[in-house]
Amino acid sequence: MKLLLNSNGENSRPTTKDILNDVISSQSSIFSCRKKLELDYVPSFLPHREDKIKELGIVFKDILNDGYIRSIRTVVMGKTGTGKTATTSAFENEFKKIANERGSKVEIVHVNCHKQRTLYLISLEIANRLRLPVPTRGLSSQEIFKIIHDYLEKRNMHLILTLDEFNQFIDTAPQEEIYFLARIYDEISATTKRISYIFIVNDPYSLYRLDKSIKDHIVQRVIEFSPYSSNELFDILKARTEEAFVKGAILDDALRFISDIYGQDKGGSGNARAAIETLVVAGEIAEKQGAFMVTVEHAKEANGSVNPEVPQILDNLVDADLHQLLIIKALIQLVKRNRNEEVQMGTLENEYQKLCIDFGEEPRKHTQIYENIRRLRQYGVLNTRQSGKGMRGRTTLISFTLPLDSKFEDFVNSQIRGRMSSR
Ligand SMILES: Nc1ncnc2c1ncn2[C@@H]1O[C@H](COP(=O)(O)OP(=O)(O)OP(=O)(O)O)[C@@H](O)[C@H]1O
Repeated sequence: MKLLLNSNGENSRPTTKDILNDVISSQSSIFSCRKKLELDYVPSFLPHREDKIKELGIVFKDILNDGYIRSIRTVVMGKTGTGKTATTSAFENEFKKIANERGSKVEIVHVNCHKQRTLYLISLEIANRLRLPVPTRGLSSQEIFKIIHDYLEKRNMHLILTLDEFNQFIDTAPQEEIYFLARIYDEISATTKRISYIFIVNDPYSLYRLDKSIKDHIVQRVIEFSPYSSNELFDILKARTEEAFVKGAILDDALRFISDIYGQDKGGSGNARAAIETLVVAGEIAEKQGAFMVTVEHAKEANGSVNPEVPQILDNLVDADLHQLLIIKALIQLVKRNRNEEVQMGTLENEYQKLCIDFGEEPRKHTQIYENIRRLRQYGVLNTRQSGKGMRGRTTLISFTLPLDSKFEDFVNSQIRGRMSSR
């Protein structure tokens, strides 16, 4: 940033304009394409969701055949952040292109029921997306659906209607509106049933609570989206890094750290959105510090600010017993002394035993130490993984999920003092 010289030739403080111009004009050393990190960006390649794209293709391919007359329904179900919207959107984009290439007329409308919560708003959204001139007043939603169906009939078209966050609609709409949507062909008589559905839900119970006469017309097949494992999240983050970050700006250790936090097999939620958000914040922290690479430290700091579970993790430690806290304190000492994020199990065990002597405590045996570390991992404060090749034999590597700062250290010491004073 250039500093302006004042009248007697000294450097003067930069103005707000200088600061902002400098930030806006400077090329990021970390990000190469921020828009590919936006949450509604749909990458062309969705690691570990190829099978779901295939399932959707199998369900809907018959719609491309001439004279196809049935209304196809499928439910896409899974927890938040498991790729339901991204995968369905990717399917929709490509399926429509293929249909057009084959001369089949297919329109696809993706509605978010969080925004369009009523049948009326859903019908208006479809009409708008089909560029149908329907008056915004004076017509019922059923009448608008009739206009939509006539439009499709006249053009010999099929419509795939994706109702995203469909549980919002089920939980708020009157029973007769849900009934109309599910059994539209009881209300509209048509030889060719031109409206098919994809119902996206993240809470299966809202579906199963439905009256059987409605449920049977919705839950005709279910495509399940499981929470991502840590390895799957690593692949997703790696692929996104290649699209949106400067080459080499993200260390694999940082990706591995974030993947281990959120991987379902490691006790995380399996939520790709949370993992990507943490990656973005880690990049912003590194950029703000003027770093040229995103490290585990940046990822930890990001986790500390993004992960909604952090306050819960510290709350969990209030229930930790003295020896669990001594294990944490031993790990803090080792990480600070060796300046290494990960510590081998045996090294931690020795440090813990020395610490017990300092505190006049009888060290727990190996199996109890192991059980305490498993419990601390469940609390979300520790990460463990098996060492890879290159280490003598296989061992467990242990690290913190939170940034190691004085605030965390003081918190642990105060908890230990509390346990010691009450003995
Ligand atoms: N397999 C994947 N490959 C690349 N990005 C993914 C993948 N799965 C999810 N994402 C990304 O993670 C974020 C969340 O995905 P998405 O919105 O599809 O989840 P969802 O299951 O629909 O969640 P919700 O139920 O909360 O709407 C999006 O930014 C999406 O691009």
